Amino acid sequence: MKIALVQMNTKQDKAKNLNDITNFIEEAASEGAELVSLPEYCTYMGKDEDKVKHAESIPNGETFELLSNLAKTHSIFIHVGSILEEYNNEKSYNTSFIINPHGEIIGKYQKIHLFDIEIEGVSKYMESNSIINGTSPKMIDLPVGKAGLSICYDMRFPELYRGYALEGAKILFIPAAFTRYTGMLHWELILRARAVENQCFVIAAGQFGENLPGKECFGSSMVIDPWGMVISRASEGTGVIYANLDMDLVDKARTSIPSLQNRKPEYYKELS
Ligand SMILES: NC(=O)CC(=O)C(=O)O
Repeated sequence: MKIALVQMNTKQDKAKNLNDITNFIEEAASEGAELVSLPEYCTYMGKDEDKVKHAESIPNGETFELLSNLAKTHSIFIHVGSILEEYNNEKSYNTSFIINPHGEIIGKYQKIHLFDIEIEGVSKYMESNSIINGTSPKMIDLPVGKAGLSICYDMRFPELYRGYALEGAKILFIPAAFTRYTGMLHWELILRARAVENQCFVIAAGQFGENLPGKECFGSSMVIDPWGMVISRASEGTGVIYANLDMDLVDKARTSIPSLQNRKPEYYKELS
């Protein structure tokens, strides 16, 4: 399967962001991509107090309508890294979903782990001020195999991905708006760890550059194979990158090092 990852610099102008998304998807489709993956918060990144008014119903909002039509027109899958989904008058969900080539949603996931952190003297993020967390993992069936959905900060919680792998996932989606500061050391390290320990492809489309004053994202969108090799990586700026998923590599990795089968959870289950 040929896939495309879109690296964006989403800001507050939603109409412009939707226009950028349309252009990137059309470019990817013309290059023969069968699945296009967008980053976290692809349609809007702005102040916390403005988020609720940009939240949409899924599947009845303008983003779904636009992307559903694009999926049908080009006969492709579109993985929407995330958009704001309606919850109540104060908070929204941070929601990822996948649309099939018939324009239908085949899976929706609301970010479980919210980015509430403070690095002294560097930065503070309180995603839970404006977002309500989801409570359920979500797997989907793609023509090439099962995939597990997640978003950004989720990547720091390996239990979620181990669960997906044990349920049969061969692909892990990790769209992101990863911060530049944490990204320098953690982004690639964690993504490759999730790929190797679960022997899955990891598809991680990211935001790049300054999205809000003083808040910068790391970019470096990438696809990692089940052996831990980065098979495609975006450079600085926005744009589309491509990769071919050779699904035989999943079985090859799992046969060579059968670590998923060699687990002995009965000896350490008390620890959790
Ligand atoms: N932005 C996030 O959700 C996560 C992140 O930047 C980090 O974990 O670091």
